[in-house]
Amino acid sequence: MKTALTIAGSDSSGGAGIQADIKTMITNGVYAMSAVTALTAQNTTGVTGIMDVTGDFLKQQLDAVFTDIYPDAVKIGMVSQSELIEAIAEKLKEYKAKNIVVDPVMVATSGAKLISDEAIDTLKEKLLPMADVITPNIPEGEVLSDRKIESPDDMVTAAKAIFEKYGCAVLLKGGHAMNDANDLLYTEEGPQWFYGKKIDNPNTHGTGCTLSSAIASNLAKGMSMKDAVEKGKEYISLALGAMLNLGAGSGPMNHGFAVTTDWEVTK
Ligand SMILES: Nc1ncnc2c1ncn2[C@@H]1O[C@H](COP(=O)(O)OP(=O)(O)OP(=O)(O)O)[C@@H](O)[C@H]1O
Ligand SMILES: Cc1ncc(CO)c(N)n1
Repeated sequence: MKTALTIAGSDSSGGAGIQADIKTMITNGVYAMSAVTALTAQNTTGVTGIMDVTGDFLKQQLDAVFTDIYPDAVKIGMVSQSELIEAIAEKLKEYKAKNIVVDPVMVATSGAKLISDEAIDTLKEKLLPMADVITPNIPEGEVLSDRKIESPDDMVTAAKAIFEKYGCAVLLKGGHAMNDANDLLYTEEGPQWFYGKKIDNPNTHGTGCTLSSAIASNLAKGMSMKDAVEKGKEYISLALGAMLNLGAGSGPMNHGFAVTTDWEVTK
């Protein structure tokens, strides 16, 4: 069985962060492991508290994982402090991690800020150049490219700028801000659009975490970047389309839509 590691924050309400990542990885057929960067007290209406782990404890978790069950892919989500980003960069280098997917998480769907300004600089300097692909949404893409993104043409220009600046493939997500659900992948081969049909579902808590974990799972299984993105988008469309409706705010998706409850028959 292929293996994947998520390095991210915990979402107590289970729709985003570590919990979304693990559910996504299981449903995409890989063995899921986690190194927790922070605990959040969070539900579908907002984030009420954040408690970061220390850099040393994050390193200890990464040592424990990499020296025993080597991950075929690594997804990085919420990392709010520079010290933690530096710890991750150091360990990924030490263990020669492969198939690194960075979701540059900055703001939660509910509006809460999940990264310090100083950490954004460290992310740019230390982590993005190590990534195989990064998955910013429009506001994150604006921060990383230092330009406004107001049209599909702007998306191409910004993704190209990020690709050239940080040397990693970029999946710039059009999603909620710009168009239907059309995302742009920019690699050394240039731009490629992935068209999605907008699903009329207000419950989009954790969509970014989920897509990046699906892509990491697919890379762990040996897919090309393009196939990993295409299949990842298919997965998130089905999870959104399952129309789960929980909580008072923007609720979670049904990550496990494809998990059978008839497991007895396979005994
Ligand atoms: N209503 C929708 N219907 C179909 N696909 C969607 C919808 N909303 C988002 N997506 C897709 O979900 C994926 C995640 O994109 P999104 O822009 O929501 O990420 P994000 O803003 O980083 O998420 P988060 O809110 O978790 O930070 C993208 O492929 C996007 O196109
Ligand atoms: C822990 C965590 N990571 C990422 C996000 C972004 O959706 C969130 N809301 N919570």
